[in-house]
Amino acid sequence: MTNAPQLTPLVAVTADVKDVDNYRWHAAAETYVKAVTIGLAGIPVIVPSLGDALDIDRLLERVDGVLVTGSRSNVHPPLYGAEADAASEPYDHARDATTLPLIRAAIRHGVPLLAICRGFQELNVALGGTLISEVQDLPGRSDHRAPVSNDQAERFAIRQDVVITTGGCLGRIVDAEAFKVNSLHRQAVGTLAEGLTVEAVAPDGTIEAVSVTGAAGFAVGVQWHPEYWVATDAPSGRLFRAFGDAMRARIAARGSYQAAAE
Ligand SMILES: N[C@@H](CCC(=O)NCCCC(=O)O)C(=O)O
Repeated sequence: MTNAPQLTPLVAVTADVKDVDNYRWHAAAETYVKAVTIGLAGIPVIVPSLGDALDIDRLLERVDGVLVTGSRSNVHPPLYGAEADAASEPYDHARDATTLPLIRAAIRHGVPLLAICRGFQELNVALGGTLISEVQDLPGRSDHRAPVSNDQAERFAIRQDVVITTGGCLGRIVDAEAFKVNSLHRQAVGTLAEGLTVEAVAPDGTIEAVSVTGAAGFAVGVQWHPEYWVATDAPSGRLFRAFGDAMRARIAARGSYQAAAE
């Protein structure tokens, strides 16, 4: 996929904080940054989780979209009124302090937003919703965790059904009523935030995708991982292309580009 240079979206990609070799790193998994290049011909820019030291409003003036990534860490339960406990670890407080205000600001400014897995959960928490933990242990729920394997392709295998909400924005994007996705999560939406619309559910009722109700632009969250098979899985590719199209439309509408000389 190629596009005119002036319509190449700059995409803010959220970072996890990791302590390795006596250094603190702010990192994003390669699958997310590659999906920005492969899936929408954009330029990923990893945004460090610096919390209130990050001028989010100025950042959002300079980027064309926000991709909130997945992570093995969990949102700190007190952020949605629950008790922290060892079972909910690991946490990433610096990431929480960055992504929650970033999500709210992106929605406020109408910056296209795609939230994946933990990012989907952060979207719900950022707007006032809650999460449930160890969903596989709850009555009537299935196991949404990754298959036990050292092979990432096996862990991210596409295997779980989701049913799309009829007439929703996600259905228009993926042009399907039901399809299979991968699933690598222990937590799930508990109370859905006001201002979110359910776009897909799993057979056990777990909310699998949402959109921001009445959002000025593209604002979608999915519990699964479209980034992983973006090049080969049709719904994944369509979702990333729609994200890219929304960013390009916003660039054009903002007139923030000078047509390059032919
Ligand atoms: N930690 C949360 C969110 C899950 C998530 O984002 N998973 C992505 C990483 C998957 C992996 O490599 O294990 C939860 O568990 O619900």
